[in-house]
Amino acid sequence: MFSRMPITVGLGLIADGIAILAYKLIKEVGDGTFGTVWRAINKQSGEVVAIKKMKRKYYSWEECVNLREVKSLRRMNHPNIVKLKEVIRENDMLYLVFEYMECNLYQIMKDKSKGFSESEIRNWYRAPEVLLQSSIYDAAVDMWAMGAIMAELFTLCPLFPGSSEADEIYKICSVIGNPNENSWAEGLQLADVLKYQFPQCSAVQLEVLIPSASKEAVNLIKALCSWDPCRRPKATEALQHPFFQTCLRIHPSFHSRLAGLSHTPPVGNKGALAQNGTRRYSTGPLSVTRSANNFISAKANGSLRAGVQRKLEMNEKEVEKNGRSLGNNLRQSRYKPPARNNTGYLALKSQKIVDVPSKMPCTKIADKLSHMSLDSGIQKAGKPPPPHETPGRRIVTTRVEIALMSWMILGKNVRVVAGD
Ligand SMILES: Nc1ncnc2c1ncn2[C@@H]1O[C@H](COP(=O)(O)OP(=O)(O)OP(=O)(O)O)[C@@H](O)[C@H]1O
Repeated sequence: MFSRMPITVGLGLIADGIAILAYKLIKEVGDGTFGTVWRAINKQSGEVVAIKKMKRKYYSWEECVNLREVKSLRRMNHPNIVKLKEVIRENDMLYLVFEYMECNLYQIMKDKSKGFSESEIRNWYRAPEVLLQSSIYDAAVDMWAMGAIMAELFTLCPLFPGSSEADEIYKICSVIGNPNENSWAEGLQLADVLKYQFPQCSAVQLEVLIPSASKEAVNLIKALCSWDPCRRPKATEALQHPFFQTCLRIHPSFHSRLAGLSHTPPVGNKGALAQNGTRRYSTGPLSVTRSANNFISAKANGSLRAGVQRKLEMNEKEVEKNGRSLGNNLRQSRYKPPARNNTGYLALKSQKIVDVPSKMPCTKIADKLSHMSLDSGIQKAGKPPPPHETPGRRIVTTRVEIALMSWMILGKNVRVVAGD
């Protein structure tokens, strides 16, 4: 009736017994697509944990251990990735016991009255939404997201605050200009297939949109938010950007990992995927300093474009699930508020669009943007037609990869959240 699964990383616990009763549930702290999360206390040790009670029933252990969340987290053993401490199945209900994370980035942002400083931005980071309509994509989608998040951390306002998929593309075009043969030929082909027409917009000056950002920061955001995924820097390349050359603190062990990245994945199979399936070229030592402009032109160079994109295939269930969550998401705008305080917790989710906190001073940017957009000649004939809706295909790289990437970049706590 009760059983516990051995967690090879972390606690090696196998036991049958009244496992869940070993915990006292204190309070519900969150609700996800697949489970409800409770703050709980281990009655024996007094340790505070987070228990995720899965919403559906699990009739066998096999089902439980095959969950991607469980499989991935069992392999993870890193101080910056939340630990799955225990898995308990009781009366066909599944409970995942995690270390408890006190804080999330949303709360921190909400509590701040002005943007983060650059040094803070170098260190803090929230999982993004990436709205790409391609069936083949890779970790570059996360780099796009990183650019958007960077901008948002400066302004406390989404860079591309789309209220729907079509609106999102419209907003992107409004900021970085519509793509053309030169900037993203594949994108045009893709749009063609979808019978979608990009709105015709000129790029606005990011320096004006994000006045508090340094030249280097703006340059990096531009590079990250390139239409063409091949032109976006990879995580390791981003680390070489001048923006990160100031007060970049990297653990010595990370240097050696980084040096060996072209041969050795950061950790686990997913890490290998993230590195292998994508455009790969060797990363120099972190001390390499380039000018911000050289950085962008280097990425634009054709020699960096070689590579294959990994097709992330999703099974029917995933498509259905993601479609459902996307449907819900599209009814919202941005920022979903999970609420906790303190530092050190980072919920990285690639599939979530969340609500705009009303407190955020977005009007300024919106104003600027609307003026600039008008001057830049955005077509005013209403919203562009929505691109073909294939939500299941839009889900970006796996959360494990995101966590790995974030770990590489930030060395900060990352919660890997994988619902199925
Ligand atoms: N280890 C944890 N410590 C503290 N709070 C947590 C922890 N894990 C999850 N939570 C809280 O519970 C919420 C729900 O988490 P859960 O993993 O079930 O779903 P999610 O990943 O946020 O959403 P979805 O599954 O829909 O993508 C989180 O947003 C967070 O607020």
